[in-house]
Amino acid sequence: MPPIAKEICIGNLGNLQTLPDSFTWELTSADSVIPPSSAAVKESIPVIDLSDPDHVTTNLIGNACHTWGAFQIANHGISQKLLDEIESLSKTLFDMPSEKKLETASSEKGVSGYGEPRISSFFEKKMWSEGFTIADGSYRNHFITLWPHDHINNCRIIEEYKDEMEKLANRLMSSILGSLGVTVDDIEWGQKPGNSGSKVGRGAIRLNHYPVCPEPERAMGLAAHTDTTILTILHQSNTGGLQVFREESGWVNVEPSPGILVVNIGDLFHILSNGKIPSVVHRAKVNHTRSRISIAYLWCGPAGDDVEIKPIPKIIGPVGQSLYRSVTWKEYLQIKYKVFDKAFDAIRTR
Ligand SMILES: O=C(O)CCC(=O)C(=O)O
Ligand SMILES: [Fe+2]
Repeated sequence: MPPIAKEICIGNLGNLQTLPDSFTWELTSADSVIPPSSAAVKESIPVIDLSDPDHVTTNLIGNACHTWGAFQIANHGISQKLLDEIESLSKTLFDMPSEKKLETASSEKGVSGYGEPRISSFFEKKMWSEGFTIADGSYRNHFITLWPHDHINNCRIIEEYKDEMEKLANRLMSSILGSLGVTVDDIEWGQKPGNSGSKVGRGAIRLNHYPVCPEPERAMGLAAHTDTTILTILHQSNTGGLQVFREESGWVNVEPSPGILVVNIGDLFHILSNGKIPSVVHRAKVNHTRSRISIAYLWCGPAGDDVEIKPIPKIIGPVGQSLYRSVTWKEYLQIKYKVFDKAFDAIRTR
């Protein structure tokens, strides 16, 4: 493979005046967001106020999950201070010179560190974004490299963010399960015999940066995908770019709003629900004048490498059929990174 010319290396994207061919996507009309004149454009994923009574939010969350596989939340208990802190940390990181960022590049095997979107290998064209993944404790060494004098405070922000997000993810999962008529206790988190169930860390954080782009309509920040999670909680800076896909509506913008978080159903929840709720297909577009930051908390529940995930028996019902076979998280991840958007077909039982 020819080496990537330095000027089109991730991290230098914001300095480019024209869109290099390797970043130019052939987008069709089906890829566009519905024009503003269309009635459907008014709809987007609902905002649900988590301070409402439980039975109300459970109902609304259930509807949103069935319809969209996604929803937004207000009054979720994550302080604005913490959201501002992690956003500002991300900005400082991505503002650093490319050489510095590349010192923290994810190694071939490790998942923590700086780099292109993981899904890049499935697409011919390059995406207009860079990211930093925090999946295990090795991010701390990267932070020492990036911030020799301020890594302690920045690690504190990450740990606090992970703790708060994990609590919120558990709460959301209970509500979503509630809307399906089951509880967390109905999930059989099986374990492959003989395995210790090593924990890979329940939640990862992905900091995403989408630099200003000379030709945003022909570029792609992050291509269409579903998340390989139970659910993902996303904080977006005040520049739009996130779009979700629904068969009936096409691509729909999810405009940012201060303090509002986006929740995406991931593939693992789709499996747990026996296909009752979809994992949402989403992507990120880029902007001509403004750069954008998003912070994704990718939550896999108690999914250590060897924990088995399968449709919840109570959801299947006594006469129903399981749509998917049981898979461990590790196995599903391998399937996903081999066949990408055909992963459900690979584990389907009928
Ligand atoms: O930047 C966004 O809005 C989407 C990010 C995303 O989908 C991801 O990190 O998986
Ligand atoms: Fe995503």
